[in-house]
Formats: sequence, structure tokens, C-alpha cells
Amino acid sequence: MTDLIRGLSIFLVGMMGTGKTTVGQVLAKQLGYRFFDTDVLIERVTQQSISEIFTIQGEEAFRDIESQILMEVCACTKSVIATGGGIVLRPKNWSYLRHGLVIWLDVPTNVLVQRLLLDTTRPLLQETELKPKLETLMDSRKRLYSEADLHISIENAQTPEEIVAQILDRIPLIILPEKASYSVKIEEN
Ligand SMILES: Nc1ncnc2c1ncn2[C@@H]1O[C@H](COP(=O)(O)OP(=O)(O)OP(=O)(O)O)[C@@H](O)[C@H]1O
Ligand SMILES: O=C(O)C1=C[C@@H](O)[C@@H](O)[C@H](O)C1
Ligand SMILES: [Mg+2]
Repeated sequence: MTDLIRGLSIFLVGMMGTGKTTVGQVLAKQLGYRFFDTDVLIERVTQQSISEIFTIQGEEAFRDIESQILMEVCACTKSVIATGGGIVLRPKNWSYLRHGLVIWLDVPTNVLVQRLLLDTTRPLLQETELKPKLETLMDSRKRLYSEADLHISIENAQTPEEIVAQILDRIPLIILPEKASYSVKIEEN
């Protein structure tokens, strides 16, 4: 598999709570790739939590930092990069995501509600009714997530390991016809 991907990085996109961070770590380990998480990198460079950035500087400032981090991390090869749920919003971010293979983790909203009910770390979900908020976000982002190279539909009971197996099964089907030129380009670097 790693031979087939030839150093290409993998970006995980999708709604909050779909498991980009959780699944990404397992995927990176299986591929022997490095793992990055844009949310973690943002907190590290700013020395602030995401909630603090939203409260003090606002969402647009957060999106600026997110784009900057993505620009830097997209230069890495042999990496799995878990992104923030809103990374797809800025058109410019797609030019960075296209450095690698973009995989959309898609989980039914009802499952996200169960997972995020007690969460206090995601500012967009605080002080609002969770299910309608998630539905509104999904409605406005679905078209963007669907720009990914690969769409992974996840059932409620699938473990991160099962999801990784599903991803690894599907990658050869898209990478051979569509990403051959990317693979060659990265090999030359
Ligand atoms: N396959 C799974 N089965 C059960 N629970 C899961 C699964 N994947 C993730 N979770 C749980 O769901 C919650 C959210 O997962 P995670 O933080 O990985 O999502 P995320 O997509 O990275 O969200 P964000 O966009 O906010 O960063 C965590 O509590 C995690 O343990
Ligand atoms: O979906 C979103 O807009 C967000 C998702 C999280 O990963 C964080 O990046 C932040 O809470 C915003
Ligand atoms: Mg995450």
C-alpha cells in the first residue's frame, strides 16, 4: 500500500466528531506515516485553545491561522493530516489539500450527536441545540466535503480499525487511475 501511495500525504476532512483525529492516528500508524492534526498545531503555535481563539479573536482569525498551518503542513510527504471540520470552507485551502489525497469521513448526524453531546471544546457547538446546528453545518458543507477524492461512509458501530481497513481497501481503486501523475511527481522530489 505505501508503495502505491508513494509518499503522498492523506488529508482527512469531514464534520466535527466524524473521527478524523481518532482514525487518522490509526491510519498513520498502519502506513508508517507521520500524523498531524491542524487543530493541535493551531493550539501549539498560538498557545491558546481553539475556544480561546474563537472567543478572543473570532472565527475569521481562526480560519486565517488554520489556512497558514495547512499551507505549511501540506508540504510534508508520508503524512496523515487530520484537519479541522471547517477546513473545506476557504477555496484557497483546496489548493493545499490537493497536494495529497483527500478523504471525506462521513458519519450520520445522529451518531455525531451522541459523540458530541457532552463536548465543551468545539466553540461552534456551544450554546446551541446540537442536532439542528450539526444539520445546518452539514447542509452548508456537504457540497464541499464531496469534492474529496474518496468518500468513506461510516456506520455507527464501525471501529477506527475497521474504518482504516475500509480506507485502505478503497485507495487503490482511486489512486491508480486518477493520481498516477501525483505519485510520479512526488517520487522525483
Ligand atoms: N469509530 C468510532 N467509534 C466510536 N467513537 C469514535 C469513533 N471515531 C471517533 N470516535 C469518538 O468521537 C469523538 C470525536 O472524534 P474525533 O475527535 O476523532 O473527531 P474529529 O473528526 O477529529 O473532530 P473535529 O473536527 O472536531 O476535530 C471522540 O470522543 C472519539 O473518541
Ligand atoms: O467544523 C468546524 O468548523 C470546526 C471543527 C474543529 O475541528 C475545529 O477546527 C473548530 O472547532 C471548528
Ligand atoms: Mg479532530
